[in-house]
Amino acid sequence: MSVFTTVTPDEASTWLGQYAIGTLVELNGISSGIENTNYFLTTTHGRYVLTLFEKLTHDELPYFLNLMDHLARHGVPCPQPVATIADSLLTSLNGKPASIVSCLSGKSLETPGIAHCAQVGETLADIHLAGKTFPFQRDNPRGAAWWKVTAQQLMPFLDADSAQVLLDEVRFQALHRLQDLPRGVVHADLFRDNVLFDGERLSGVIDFYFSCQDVWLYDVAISVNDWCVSDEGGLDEERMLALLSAYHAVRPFTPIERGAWPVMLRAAALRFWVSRLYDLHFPRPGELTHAKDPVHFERILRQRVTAQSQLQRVWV
Ligand SMILES: Nc1ncnc2c1ncn2[C@@H]1O[C@H](COP(=O)(O)OP(=O)(O)OP(=O)(O)O)[C@@H](O)[C@H]1O
Ligand SMILES: N[C@@H](CCO)C(=O)O
Repeated sequence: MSVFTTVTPDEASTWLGQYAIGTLVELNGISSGIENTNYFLTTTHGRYVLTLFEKLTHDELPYFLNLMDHLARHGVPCPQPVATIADSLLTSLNGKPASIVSCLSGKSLETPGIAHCAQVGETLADIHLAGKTFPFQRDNPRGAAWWKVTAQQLMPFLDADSAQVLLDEVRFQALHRLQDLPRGVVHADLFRDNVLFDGERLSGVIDFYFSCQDVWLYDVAISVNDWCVSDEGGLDEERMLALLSAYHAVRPFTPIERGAWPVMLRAAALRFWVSRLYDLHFPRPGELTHAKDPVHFERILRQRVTAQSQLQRVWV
């Protein structure tokens, strides 16, 4: 269960005094999620989500909370942070930075269909466009510099073949960073578990805590690698076309983005292979969590590398 920091009903009741959202009715730990402690918080005014941030600091958090506030104001279905009476989106609880956001309806899907993928593509493009007027900046902490350093730390844990694939990909990406691709705010973790559906309708995007400024196409590739993956790590063409077409209808891809697509799919696979390996081999002390399988993304990366070299053989 992913409650790293326990909050008792008494502690929550006292803490709630700084908000104007009524008094505590119920507090329930949320078992999914691997980064933060989350509780469903019901008060006399309604239902909310209380998050205690386990790694992110008071200095880092205003970016994410302000971003959710900005996107929600622009009509993106995402949690709306709740301000305290003193007008702060961020407080502290049991020694951790903490926030309250609105609770969205719906639940995440494990096996999305074409119509779900289309809504994800459309919403991702909406996030990118609405993010254009977001005034704050944050570099990607899990970008090229991070995966280069982390790959070295992981070497002792990998067999020779996987180690070679990892080093080759880090090198490949260093040679192919396409700096002139359109960029702006990205979600950077728009996986199936971070999108809620109420019936067939996309009801919310959650977990903006990897958001930053990066290449928009990279964000699309992160989503496609999860939403459109087939059992063997390949891509389901129908779901991918649905996601890409719906995105393109809102924010048309540029010619340079079309050329960069295979490289971005590889970059997106590399990023999550490395983070899953890191979380597996360097767990936080006392962590009791759902470790995610790194091999899944190793398989995806190998598949994307092969697919790109097959494409190149067709083109030459
Ligand atoms: N605003 C919200 N409305 C409804 N449910 C939410 C909301 N925020 C979080 N949840 C629920 O809590 C679960 C865990 O949240 P989240 O994915 O943000 O966890 P995390 O540990 O912060 O992130 P990660 O996905 O990186 O593990 C979600 O799967 C969802 O069920
Ligand atoms: N979405 C990530 C975990 C949280 O960032 C993964 O599946 O590895």
